[in-house]
Amino acid sequence: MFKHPDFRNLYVVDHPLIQHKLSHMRNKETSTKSFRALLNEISLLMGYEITHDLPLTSKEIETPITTIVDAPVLEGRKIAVVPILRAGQGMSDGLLELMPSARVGHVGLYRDEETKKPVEYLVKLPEVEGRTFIVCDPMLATGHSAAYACDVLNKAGVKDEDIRMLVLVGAPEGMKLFGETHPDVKVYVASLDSHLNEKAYIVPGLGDAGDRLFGTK
Ligand SMILES: O=P(O)(O)OC[C@H]1O[C@H](OP(=O)(O)OP(=O)(O)O)[C@H](O)[C@@H]1O
Ligand SMILES: O=c1cc[nH]c(=O)[nH]1
Ligand SMILES: [Mg+2]
Repeated sequence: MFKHPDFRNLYVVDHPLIQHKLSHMRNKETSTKSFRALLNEISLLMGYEITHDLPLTSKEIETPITTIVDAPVLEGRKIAVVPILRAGQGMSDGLLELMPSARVGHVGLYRDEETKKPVEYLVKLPEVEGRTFIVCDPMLATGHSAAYACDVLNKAGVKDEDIRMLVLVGAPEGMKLFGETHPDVKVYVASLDSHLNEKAYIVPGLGDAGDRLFGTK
């Protein structure tokens, strides 16, 4: 993983396994079944990387041999995973395999085809006090959906410092906007792609992540 030189708080998770799987996801011949499995696998791998600095607490445990008074454990209840529906759910499943005790919030948004702005249809969050929030969405294109989801968390009382954004493919245009609106949210991407096309799709990208994940087009 490396810090991107052009954007404050952008990290590129460039592990070869992730890059290999992402290339398969980009391929338009990849089936819905494989696309879903690959997104799940990448989310596990990225999840491992982006949680490297989560705080540990300790508890006493008995091994078959002796007692460890301060065995390190994660406070799973202190973590909330928040998929931006629909496509974000393809990433949250993998994250929850890693952190089964994490709480789950949902932010449902779709991008209006004309305005390219997100339209909200669902917000349901766990108690925010003392939690680290991992917001996930495979695509950060114009950045409006990611920024909107973080606005929702801010309004619920979550500070930007307590949010991290897990993204598969980002665009520079969206990263610029997101960095201006939520400069203290760390964003982790598998790839920062070239640019947006006239329909605000990421180039080269992988198409519509939600449709490819759920087989809706
Ligand atoms: O950065 P932006 O320009 O806001 O675009 C990115 C958003 O668009 C896609 O969702 P979409 O609106 O297609 O909804 P879906 O997940 O239901 O397919 C994607 O999953 C992001 O949420
Ligand atoms: O390239 C893009 C842009 C927005 N949403 C997607 O699913 N893909
Ligand atoms: Mg979509």
